[in-house]
Amino acid sequence: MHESDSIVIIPTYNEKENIENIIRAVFSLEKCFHILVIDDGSPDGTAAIVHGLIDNEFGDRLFIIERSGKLGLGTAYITGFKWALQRSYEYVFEMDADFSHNPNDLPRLYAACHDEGGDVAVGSRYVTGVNVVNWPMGRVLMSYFASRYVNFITGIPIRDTTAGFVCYRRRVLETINLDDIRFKGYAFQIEMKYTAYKIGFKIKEVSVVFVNRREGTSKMSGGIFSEALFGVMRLRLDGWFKKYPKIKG
Ligand SMILES: Nc1nc2c(ncn2[C@@H]2O[C@H](COP(=O)(O)OP(=O)(O)O[C@H]3O[C@H](CO)[C@@H](O)[C@H](O)[C@@H]3O)[C@@H](O)[C@H]2O)c(=O)[nH]1
Repeated sequence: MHESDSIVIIPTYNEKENIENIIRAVFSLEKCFHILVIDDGSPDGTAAIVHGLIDNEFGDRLFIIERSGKLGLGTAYITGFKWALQRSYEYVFEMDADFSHNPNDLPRLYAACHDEGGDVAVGSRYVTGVNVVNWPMGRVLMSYFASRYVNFITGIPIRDTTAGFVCYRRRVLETINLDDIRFKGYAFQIEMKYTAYKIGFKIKEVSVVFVNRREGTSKMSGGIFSEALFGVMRLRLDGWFKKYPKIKG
């Protein structure tokens, strides 16, 4: 039996080229992490690959939730967070399936919370310069200036506000009202960090290199981008009027 205090949530939509490799990469790390895949009915059969690995090799540390259709990255993570909170995991990670996040960085995110007192550890592309490989220049500039824009509007004290490579301590997810989180794409990532920051949790940035996917395609869309653009202003308004929960204990 492989016990672990850590669960890595991997949302998937059409990731058949990546899913087995990313699962094997996580399980080859020295520290034992469990994995929860949230698959949104991928037509390419991603879920069947995961079921095969559960049945034949990793039944004690690999789990899957299948949803009926493409319901968005944000709600996939909320579903995963709630699942993790019903179990005893102390550290809950977000990670993409496509190797744009390097699984070898998971132990560094873990250490930032476990050993260095962070409540949230963010795998950040912008701690020193811009650590992004193989993105078209347009997307690099958009992402970088989007993060600066979010800093300017919200005051979140980290440089990579849209990052999707994150470790949350259990108490953060227990304190945030997950049913109140309303955004789905980049704005989901901003909303989670902003809410943790407003509550008073300690957020640490860990410098990582983000590598554009080699297999499969990005699922982000113009709608998700504009959700972020205008959502940030709504978050700022919330920040003035909303009562955030208190940290327990
Ligand atoms: N279950 C589920 N998974 C999804 C969905 N949309 C995307 N995914 C999965 O979510 C991961 C990220 O999707 P991409 O489409 O590759 O995202 P990206 O554009 O590269 O965005 C990444 O970087 C952004 C910051 O620049 C991050 O904000 C974002 O969270 C993500 O990490 C992949 O594993 C993908 O299969 C969905 O609707 N449902």
